[in-house]
Amino acid sequence: MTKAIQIAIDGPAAAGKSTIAKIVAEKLGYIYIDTGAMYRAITLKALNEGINLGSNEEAGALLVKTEIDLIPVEGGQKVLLDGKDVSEEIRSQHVTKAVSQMAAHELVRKRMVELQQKLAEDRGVVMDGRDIGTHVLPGAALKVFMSATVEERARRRFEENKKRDILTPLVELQEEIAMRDKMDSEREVAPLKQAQDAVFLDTTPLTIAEAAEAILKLAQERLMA
Ligand SMILES: Nc1ncnc2c1ncn2[C@@H]1O[C@H](COP(=O)(O)OP(=O)(O)O)[C@@H](O)[C@H]1O
Ligand SMILES: Nc1ccn([C@@H]2O[C@H](COP(=O)(O)OP(=O)(O)O)[C@@H](O)[C@H]2O)c(=O)n1
Repeated sequence: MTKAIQIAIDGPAAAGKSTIAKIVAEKLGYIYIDTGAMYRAITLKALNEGINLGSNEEAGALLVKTEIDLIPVEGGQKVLLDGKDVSEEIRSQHVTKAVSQMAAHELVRKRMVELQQKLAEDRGVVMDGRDIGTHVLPGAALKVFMSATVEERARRRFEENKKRDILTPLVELQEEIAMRDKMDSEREVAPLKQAQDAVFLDTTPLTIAEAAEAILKLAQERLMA
């Protein structure tokens, strides 16, 4: 395979985007970029510094003095915030509950999109998020909008949390996921929505292997085109 393409995977919380994106990137020898991790990292810093999460200006000013790096490692990526590994910390409920408010700011999104586009320049890439097909990589050769029922997504996140000793009740997780989807879909700047030319994939009845296979098949078709 000589040609390399850009693959954009968007969808609501806990649909399986990052799990599948990692597998697809590994199979194709592409880099994987988890854009949600970048929004989580700046949210962690905002919480630590006590800035007003509702202020676009304060959020923008914070970003200017912040360095976020995504380092590819085996099986995924490491997230560095001002040089410190925060890969685990950014998954806490504390950050999860605040991230959609921070990600709604125009100044935050502008800077993140610039960084993401730079990371994807001239290479085979699988990038997952909420606005990748619509704003970050509008020319991506393959766009997938991945979803699953909110019940199934909450169940999956519950199982994942258990392995990390996070014991948030299922019903609370489902509420948090539904609230975040609503905020992400209703914000003014680059809301979560399916790009016109994206393929819709409902992963509710699929295993991880089946969902990855479906996307790899679409990628092969684009690579042959
Ligand atoms: N098709 C699937 N079937 C079962 N579990 C899945 C499937 N896809 C993902 N998962 C699990 O669901 C959880 C959430 O997936 P994740 O990739 O983090 O979602 P997202 O990146 O969309 O938030 C993970 O624990 C993952 O292993
Ligand atoms: N491209 C992106 C990626 C994430 N985000 C924001 O970041 C949050 C966390 O994204 P994530 O992908 O880590 O979330 P999970 O689906 O893994 O829970 C989302 O709920 C959005 O508010 C965004 O606005 N745009």
